Amino acid sequence: MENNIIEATDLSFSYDHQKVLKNINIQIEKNKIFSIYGPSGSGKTTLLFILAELIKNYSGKLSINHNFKKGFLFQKNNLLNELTIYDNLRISQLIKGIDNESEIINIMKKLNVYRLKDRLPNELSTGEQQRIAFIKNIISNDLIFFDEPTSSLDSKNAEELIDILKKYSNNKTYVIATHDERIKLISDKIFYLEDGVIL
Ligand SMILES: Nc1ncnc2c1ncn2[C@@H]1O[C@H](COP(=O)(O)OP(=O)(O)OP(=O)(O)O)[C@@H](O)[C@H]1O
Repeated sequence: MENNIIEATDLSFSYDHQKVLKNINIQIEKNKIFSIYGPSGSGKTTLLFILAELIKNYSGKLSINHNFKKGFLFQKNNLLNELTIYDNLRISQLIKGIDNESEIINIMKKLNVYRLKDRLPNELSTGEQQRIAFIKNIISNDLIFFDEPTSSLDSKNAEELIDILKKYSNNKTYVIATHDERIKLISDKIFYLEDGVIL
């Protein structure tokens, strides 16, 4: 494994009788940005979920280095609605055994969301929620899976989020399922998926 966090060998997956991933062979190396790119229905989300170990009944081999703290940024933002923004961020660190309040405050200030710290998640715009969900991930993980992170954002918010992803990518590994052309530009490696096959 050495530099690889994830190695998929001959990975296939079917929903009922429909084969949606066909003999996938890929490696995810540490500290790089990977995107899984392809048209709607090509299997991007399914592959992402398998790599993230959220779907288990695949065939083939998946080797994973479990020394990395992993997080997920999905279209639904996973913030706890009963807690303030600040407490959401704080709890995500504490759950992972990290105690670094100044990091939370610094990154919130840098991303211009510190003023939102005492609000509840549903009092934020979609773009603001996405930024907070990103902060939540980046402060507590080193391997992060993203499912279409820009798809519910307008162009300005999407570009802002992509800038932020890039800016905070040092010492992080991202795996991003997307059909957003702009994410290709910040990726170190792009897996093109078409009809369940890596091209
Ligand atoms: N839970 C499910 N049960 C049955 N079939 C499914 C299920 N989820 C997805 N599929 C089918 O598997 C194929 C791949 O879906 P997947 O969501 O992985 O594609 P995608 O590339 O992420 O698409 P999109 O860009 O539209 O999100 C599609 O044909 C889809 O209809």
